[in-house]
Amino acid sequence: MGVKLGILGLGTVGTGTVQLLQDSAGRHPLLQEIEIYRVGVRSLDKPRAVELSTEVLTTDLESIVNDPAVDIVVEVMGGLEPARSLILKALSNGKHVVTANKAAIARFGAEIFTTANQAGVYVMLEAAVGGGIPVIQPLKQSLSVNRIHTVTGIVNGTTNYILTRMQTEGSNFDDVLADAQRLGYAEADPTADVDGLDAADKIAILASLGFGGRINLQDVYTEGIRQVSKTDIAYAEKLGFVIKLLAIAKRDTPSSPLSVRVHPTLVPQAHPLASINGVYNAILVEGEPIGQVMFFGPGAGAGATASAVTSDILNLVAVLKTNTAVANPLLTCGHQEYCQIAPMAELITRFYARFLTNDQPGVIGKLGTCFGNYGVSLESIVQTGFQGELAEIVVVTHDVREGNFRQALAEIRDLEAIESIPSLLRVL
Ligand SMILES: NC(=O)C1=CN([C@@H]2O[C@H](COP(=O)(O)OP(=O)(O)OC[C@H]3O[C@@H](n4cnc5c(N)ncnc54)[C@H](OP(=O)(O)O)[C@@H]3O)[C@@H](O)[C@H]2O)C=CC1
Ligand SMILES: N[C@@H](CC=O)C(=O)O
Ligand code: NA
Repeated sequence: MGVKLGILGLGTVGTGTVQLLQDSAGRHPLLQEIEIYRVGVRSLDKPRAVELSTEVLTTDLESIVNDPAVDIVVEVMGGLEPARSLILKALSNGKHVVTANKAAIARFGAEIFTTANQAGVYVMLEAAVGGGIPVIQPLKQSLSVNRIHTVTGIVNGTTNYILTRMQTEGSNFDDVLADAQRLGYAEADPTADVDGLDAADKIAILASLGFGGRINLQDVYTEGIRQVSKTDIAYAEKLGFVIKLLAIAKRDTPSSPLSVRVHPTLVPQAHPLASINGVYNAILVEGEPIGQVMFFGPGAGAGATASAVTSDILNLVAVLKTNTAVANPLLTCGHQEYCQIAPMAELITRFYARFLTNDQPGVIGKLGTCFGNYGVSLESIVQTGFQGELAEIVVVTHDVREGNFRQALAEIRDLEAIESIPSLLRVL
């Protein structure tokens, strides 16, 4: 007897998944065991890129998760509600769930995994981070014996696509965002991409897997790419960097708190993450004894994401076929404790800052004095040119405690010669 899927959503990812399932020749033979039994959508009148019989399509998503015939629910509708309630209902009804919904997992992971464990079913989420890149399963299984100390990722395809085109073509933010939406990379509300929220959801999930505890999403420091200007991209390039939206989870020692953050970052051009362009994502995992391992691939888009969703489905088909009664601890999530997260003021990092100043003698000296007062040592300080009447000064610091740097900036803002500080970015 075939394994029956109830798919919630037939947008970019749902359509890619149905296409993959309907084109099984030459792929894994287990695909032939799968039946697309029901597909839930919002509108029955929308034209669809896939052919499905009228009995399969429905707008009644509750009926899918309550249908005793459905073995696996594939949630690719996105959003928080009704996705959360439908996932919980499916799990309570004893169905395994595959989801691509990082927003729901990052917020409701605790109740979702608790419900799954109680019901003795699995929640699979490979597509939720890094699109098609296998990273969830490797962290859960292949790397699980390592002591992870750092996870650094480019985990949002839309913003990497935007930053790459701004850098290589000097394109306008709004035009490139519209292209990312047209290509199916962006979230239904692209604010989630642009403001770093999607990357925050993803690093919360990766940190939880890598560091073995729950992450409170409110503790994840989040900055998006709206303030990244063409001017900074050009200065960064001159200084030997590219600007990337990085998601970072790091623990200095096994007993110290975690730092979990998302922000645009100047990445040295020789760093492996500097050459990850367009919709591609990469996740660099560092631990002991593995050293460094990097996962790279397409981070968004129909085909790539469908690959991850369908591989999760296939794993569950294998579970159902072998009738494994005991929950596999390498597939379940049993975290109970929350990780302790370090405040940003304690972060040790380098900074890049751009100042617009009145063209007076001694401004550079005054900046240097203020930084010196708080123990901020400078790697470089250059007057790069003029913007109208105002002189432009770019500073790169050595490693500094973020709290000290902010105190120095507060003093600098009060200097009469300082007109504004248009950019402030961290440096990897
Ligand atoms: N796009 C991508 O590259 C990636 C997306 N994801 C995640 O995958 C999920 C889906 O994304 P994507 O495919 O891009 O989203 P889309 O907006 O393209 O598709 C959403 C689908 O869900 C249906 N839907 C949404 N809300 C409801 C509702 N309340 N009732 C019934 N049907 C509903 C829509 O129906 P209708 O068609 O009738 O409007 C549509 O078919 C999201 O969680 C996203 O974060 C993860 C990795 C990559
Ligand atoms: N909007 C997301 C889609 C994949 O998760 C992105 O751009 O990365
Ligand atoms: Na993935």
